Amino acid sequence: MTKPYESELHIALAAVKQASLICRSVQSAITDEVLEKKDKSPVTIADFSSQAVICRELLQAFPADPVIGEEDAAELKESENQEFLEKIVSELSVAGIPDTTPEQVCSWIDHGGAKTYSNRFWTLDPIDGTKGFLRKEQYAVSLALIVDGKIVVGVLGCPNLACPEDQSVTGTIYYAVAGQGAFAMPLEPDNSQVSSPIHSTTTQDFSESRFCESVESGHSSHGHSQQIAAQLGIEKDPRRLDSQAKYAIVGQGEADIYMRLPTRAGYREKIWDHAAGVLLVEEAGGTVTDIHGKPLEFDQGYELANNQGVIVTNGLLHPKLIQTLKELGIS
Ligand SMILES: Nc1ncnc2c1ncn2[C@@H]1O[C@H](COP(=O)(O)OS(=O)(=O)O)[C@@H](OP(=O)(O)O)[C@H]1O
Ligand SMILES: [Mg+2]
Ligand SMILES: [Mg+2]
Ligand SMILES: [Mg+2]
Repeated sequence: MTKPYESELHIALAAVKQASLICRSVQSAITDEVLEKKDKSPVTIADFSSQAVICRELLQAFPADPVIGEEDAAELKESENQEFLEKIVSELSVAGIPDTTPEQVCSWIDHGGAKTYSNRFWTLDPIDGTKGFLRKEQYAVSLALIVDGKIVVGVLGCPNLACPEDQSVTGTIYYAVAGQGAFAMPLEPDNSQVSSPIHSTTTQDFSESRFCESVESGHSSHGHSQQIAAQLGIEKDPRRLDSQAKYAIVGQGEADIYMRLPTRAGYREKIWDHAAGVLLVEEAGGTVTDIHGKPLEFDQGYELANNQGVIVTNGLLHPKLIQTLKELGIS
């Protein structure tokens, strides 16, 4: 008997793996190939290549499923970016997808351009933590399937994160299916037999806990997290790392808490920045809410329109942390 979402998981793992390997090869050779988006954030040939290969796989396997992805090909179609687009075509060719045209690549990328909610869709962040990617630090390829507003499959490729079972191996793929647990396996070699379950910690005492947060203080208020840490008696230094790798770190018990505290009231988190990570932590035994303690609502379109910030813990530390945010006037 097949397990629920077995074929979706299989395709998602293959797609995220292929994209992660492309990102890894681009990162090792990276020069100055960066475009600036309208919101001034960076995007690289690796972001676009990753979105193209994952959408290509999803289109082949599940043609009826919309994909709400971060990127679109609008800027790539501008004549001044023709050379940039050619580089994406040649990355795909190196990765074993030869004889594609620039038009074909743009149409794969734009397959990830859905922005509205439907009862079954994928959400994709082809590189989460692009700034970390450019610093040659942590980043993640993130893909999740959402059905009736619930995250049912989550896959996170973390090419620069050590494997929990064997720290000498760099590059890990994490995955979770609702109700089936959370797992980690080496990005290479290709062998899902070697996957092992991951679990969040059982820490109950804040003085023994460690939290992680964004590197960029523009994405999460470091001032507020310091204030909370002081109030709760958290003594260990925070671990700062980019991307949803933070969810992986909590899921595998290397940190007890991940705080993402709004830097401005109006910002709404994007679903692709969280979906895969949320399922991973929940299936590893942890808890995820917004700063008010409300569950994240993945049925509101491409943003978490009804939520502010994100709080991730091993579960045991959650109620006190939410209460402290309120007492300090942060939530
Ligand atoms: N103001 C604000 N608040 C919260 N989040 C924001 C904000 N601006 C951008 N973003 C999103 O942050 C994503 C990267 O988050 P990280 O936690 O990886 O940040 S950091 O790089 O570690 O500092 C980043 O994802 P990528 O663009 O995929 O890298 C953005 O979607
Ligand atoms: Mg992101
Ligand atoms: Mg991104
Ligand atoms: Mg981005």
